Amino acid sequence: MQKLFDEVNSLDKRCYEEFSLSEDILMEHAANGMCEYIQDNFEDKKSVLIVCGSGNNGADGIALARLLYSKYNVSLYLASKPKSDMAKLQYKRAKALGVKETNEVFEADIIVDSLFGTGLNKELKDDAIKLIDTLNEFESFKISCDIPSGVNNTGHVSTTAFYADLTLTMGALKTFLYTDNAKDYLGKVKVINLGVQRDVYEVNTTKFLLQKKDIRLPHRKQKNSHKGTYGHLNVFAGCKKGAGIIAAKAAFGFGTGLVSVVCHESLDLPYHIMQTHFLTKNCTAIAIGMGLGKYETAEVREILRNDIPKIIDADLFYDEIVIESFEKDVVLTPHPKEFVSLLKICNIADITIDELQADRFFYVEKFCKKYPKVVLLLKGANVIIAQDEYIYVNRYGSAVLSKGGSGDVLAGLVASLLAQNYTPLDAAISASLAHTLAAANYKKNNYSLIPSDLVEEVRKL
Ligand SMILES: NC(=O)C1=CN([C@@H]2O[C@H](COP(=O)(O)OP(=O)(O)OC[C@H]3O[C@@H](n4cnc5c(N)ncnc54)[C@H](O)[C@@H]3O)[C@@H](O)[C@H]2O)[C@@H](O)CC1
Ligand SMILES: Nc1ncnc2c1ncn2[C@@H]1O[C@H](COP(=O)(O)OP(=O)(O)O)[C@@H](O)[C@H]1O
Ligand SMILES: [K+]
Repeated sequence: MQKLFDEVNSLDKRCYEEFSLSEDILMEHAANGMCEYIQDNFEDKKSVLIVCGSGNNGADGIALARLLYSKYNVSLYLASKPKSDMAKLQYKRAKALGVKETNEVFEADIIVDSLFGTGLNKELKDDAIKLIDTLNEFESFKISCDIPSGVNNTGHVSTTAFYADLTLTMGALKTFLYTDNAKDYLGKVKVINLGVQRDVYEVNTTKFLLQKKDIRLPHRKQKNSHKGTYGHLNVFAGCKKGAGIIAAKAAFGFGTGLVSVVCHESLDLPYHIMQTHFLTKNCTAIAIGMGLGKYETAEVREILRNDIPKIIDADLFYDEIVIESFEKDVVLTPHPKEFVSLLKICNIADITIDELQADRFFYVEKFCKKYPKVVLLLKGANVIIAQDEYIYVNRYGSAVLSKGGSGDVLAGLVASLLAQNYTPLDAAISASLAHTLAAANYKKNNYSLIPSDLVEEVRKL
């Protein structure tokens, strides 16, 4: 996993105070990192348009213009006059060299967006919106310096933002780069070291970006085993039975030894999935909520109160009975609409889905502060998995998953690992990675995936 930081100003400050580095040295490394990327990936003499704002993000861009000068065909576009001390200094240096300035933006081979970085502190004005929209129309290779201009330090996107092919971010990864709203603008992300190696620049954190290698698949080490060794999952099926059946199939394909669907009506199940009317005696995990609809309250209450590890999904997020499970081993997997309902039920916030999406990390933290034992998996374009003060982000999902049934597969995967004795946090992390990496392995196209394809891909991981 890679570390995430809500802000990096304090990390810059630590470089000045503890390592006696200066702002100038840090900025030189920022610009040099961008210069190296361009030199490694683009031939000499390519045209580079660097679009700069008045602060230190702009200063990074002006320093880059100096470093690229003579090897590349560099043009500097100053959207506003250099205002910060560093921007003025970098401008003086670039001018002394004779770096070319342009009054109009154009479709260069490469465009570098150095308009706004972490200092964006209000909504964009019309001229900035017009400029960013114009740049977005160009077919150039687009690089954002630090963060795409228009994305602010909570990950909120202003009226518009720069669509980068690549974001070269300074020093360390920022949490807010991984909100759902910022996802379309980032492109690839690379970190540029600022005068010290990244692990020196970074300090301790409780927030992490998951990597592919963080997945722990349920490989079987024990030779002397039987089906009971790998758990018995009970999936509750309610009025929309399909949801439970999809989850059951996903769980079986992900290694659970025995899977039963609990339903009072008779079901048409594949032969390897069993049906039961009540919780089985040897049950090692429960999945409940998906397609549950109206269910006997007393029965649900009894299930939520038992000590068997559980994954809770969907319909139960609209019923305050769900709170009964919060002191137990439990994974909650709401999508944004369900999480908004959960926040209301729990008296944490009464907000709209848009308000949640504009500040996903904030509300996840609020929830986990109140219920530190719960593992929360908030679905979305970037999935947030959290417990207590720890936060893990899975960025591997894509629009291929925007389909009914995708969440039921995820619930089945989490349940499968819970049944196989993973801790709730480990189950949520590995199941979420399996879900998104399997989706990424589906190569036909990005629209035709159905739940059984996803389960098939999970089985091939
Ligand atoms: N030690 C440092 O301070 C370092 C800073 N670095 C760069 O500095 C950036 C931060 O620089 P700053 O704090 O100067 O901030 P920015 O350059 O990101 O933006 C601040 C400037 O934009 C203006 N502004 C903010 N919101 C606006 C809006 N909506 N419309 C119009 N103007 C607006 C402000 O008045 C200010 O002039 C980082 O993102 C990074 O690129 C890097 O060079 C690394 C080292
Ligand atoms: N654009 C996207 N990018 C990444 N993941 C996505 C995207 N759209 C949907 N997903 C994922 O697909 C799943 C959808 O779950 P959900 O909405 O509960 O579906 P259902 O209840 O129909 O099964 C979640 O895991 C979500 O994170
Ligand atoms: K920028």
